[in-house]
Amino acid sequence: MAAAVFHQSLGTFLPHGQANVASNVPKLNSKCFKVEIGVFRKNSPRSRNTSIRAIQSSSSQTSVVDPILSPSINTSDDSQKKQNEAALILIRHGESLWNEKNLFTGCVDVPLTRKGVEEAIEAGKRISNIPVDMIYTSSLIRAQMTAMLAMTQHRRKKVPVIIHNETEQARVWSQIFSEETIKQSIPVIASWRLNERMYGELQGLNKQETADRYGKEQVHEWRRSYDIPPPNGESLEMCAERAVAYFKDQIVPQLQSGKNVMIAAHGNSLRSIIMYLDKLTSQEVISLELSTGIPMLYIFKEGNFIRRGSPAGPSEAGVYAYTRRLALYRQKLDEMLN
Ligand SMILES: O=C(O)[C@@H](CO)OP(=O)(O)O
Repeated sequence: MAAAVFHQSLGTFLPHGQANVASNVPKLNSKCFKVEIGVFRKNSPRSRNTSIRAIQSSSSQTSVVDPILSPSINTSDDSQKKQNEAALILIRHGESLWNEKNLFTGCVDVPLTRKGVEEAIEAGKRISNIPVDMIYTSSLIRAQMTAMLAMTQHRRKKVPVIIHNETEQARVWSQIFSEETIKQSIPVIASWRLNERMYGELQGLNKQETADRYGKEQVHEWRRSYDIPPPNGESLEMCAERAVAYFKDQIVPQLQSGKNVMIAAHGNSLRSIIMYLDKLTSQEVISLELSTGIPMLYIFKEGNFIRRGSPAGPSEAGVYAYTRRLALYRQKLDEMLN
């Protein structure tokens, strides 16, 4: 019986036994206005010319990209090169039990509150017409819960499947034996590199009490400055060193190959990624605030990231006017499901 295991770098399932063969994946980075999730600088076309190499494709791979519905799929190699375009959804997890208690959380692994669960479901409705071929989350349960709950609302009804590549045994024991089931699955890859910034000795402390004790300015500096770490913790800069590196090395190649990606992560790991995508300065990022459970859409096209804000609802007309492919995707969902 044919079995397939997930090849992380290629972002696809490979027949068992070939999962280790294809490892040559290339590696690869005003004005302010307020949107629902924060303050952003306007896109600057000048700054978006990241040079990008195309991902090598393996003839033996079984693509997980929906062959019928994904707008990123093209039949000819030529048109693939010209039109490579993919959706990138970023979402901060819904409210956690420690957000509710106003505690510094960092890398402490706490679940969502009931309100956080509802936020994740609501976020899922807002992106339910946007294609998702791969999901990246942190290793923390609040981000994973958010991704999973959001996907329960997606109209395509593919099932998110957490990929276990931590050992050979984990990989073999989690293999899928049905091509059809693979096509109906979305791989979910968890990495600690997308975790919240490590808050050091502040983890578990109440934010208000900490401000009362050390002063508002000091606490604001620890929380929002770019390069000043909290005691024995990570600064945003240190967090960016791992989160943005992971984004460039692991996620950009998937976007280049036309896969639509959702990242469910954290206030600060996402701030560092948005700083990179929107070319924010270390001053501008200070005022970037992300709300819990609000999805934000970027279009990756010809090596550039075009920020499209947050879809207000599943049928917000504007979202589907962004690109012909998103409109087509939605139209095909309508035809298939109505
Ligand atoms: O406590 C944390 O881990 C983060 C996110 O909730 O807090 P802050 O907003 O202060 O960076």
